Amino acid sequence: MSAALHIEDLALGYDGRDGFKPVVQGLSLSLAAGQIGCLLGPSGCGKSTLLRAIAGFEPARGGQIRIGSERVSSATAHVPPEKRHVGLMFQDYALFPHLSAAQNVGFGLRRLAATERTARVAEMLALVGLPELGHRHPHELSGGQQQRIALARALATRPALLLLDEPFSSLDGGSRERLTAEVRDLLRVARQTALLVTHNADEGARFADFMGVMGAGRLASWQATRPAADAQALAIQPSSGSTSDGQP
Ligand SMILES: Nc1ncnc2c1ncn2[C@@H]1O[C@H](COP(=O)(O)OP(=O)(O)OP(=O)(O)O)[C@@H](O)[C@H]1O
Repeated sequence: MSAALHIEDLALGYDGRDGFKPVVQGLSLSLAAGQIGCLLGPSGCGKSTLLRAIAGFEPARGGQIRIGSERVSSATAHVPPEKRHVGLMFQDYALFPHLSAAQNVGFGLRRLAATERTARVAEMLALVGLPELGHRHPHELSGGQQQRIALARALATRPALLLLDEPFSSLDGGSRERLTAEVRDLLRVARQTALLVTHNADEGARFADFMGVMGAGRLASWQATRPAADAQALAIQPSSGSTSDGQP
């Protein structure tokens, strides 16, 4: 069976005035379906560049990225972002301010019939615990509520892979911890394969089954955050603190 995400010997970089600048080199990692990975590393080491490449916004300069059985990036192949079935919860990928929460959640569902779209939006709002707030605009929501809506929008299209780039960084202590735990439980219940970038090692360890540390564009380590059997089980079951309320 192919991995949900498989990255092999990946090279990434940017063309600048002084020529090509390598950012990521020789990077390999895999996630099985339902597993959650986390990447840590100092500022500028290439974490966001890697997520953007997986999403299809940066080309691979060498190696390959596979999502499921499809090779989506290599030096010679590039599947466009909208055909990758990847959900995004990025710091700089905010909600559309002129749309209501429900319209934001339904944004990627425009090809569905209206009744189906309405039902899916309601299901997603309930999943993130905000069934009553679909009519509100982003500026009428707290930071944590906005992040829940962003998560609902990212999951609405049933992505094969969810990418989260510092999704909780704008929140403070208590609400950040609460939302981190809630989102982790939601992803596990939904058996959602996901890759998270964070600066916070404790948050990463609590959130993910596998954690990698990047340095100078390379992956210095990629390890299970708990014994392998547990990691597999945890990836496909809700944690003990969750209830059935959030089930999709
Ligand atoms: N569009 C771009 N053009 C040229 N260089 C870029 C571009 N985007 C990022 N870089 C450079 O690539 C390197 C990696 O940046 P990236 O944003 O991937 O790092 P990061 O690990 O996510 O950092 P942070 O933790 O601060 O978000 C940095 O040196 C950055 O300056």
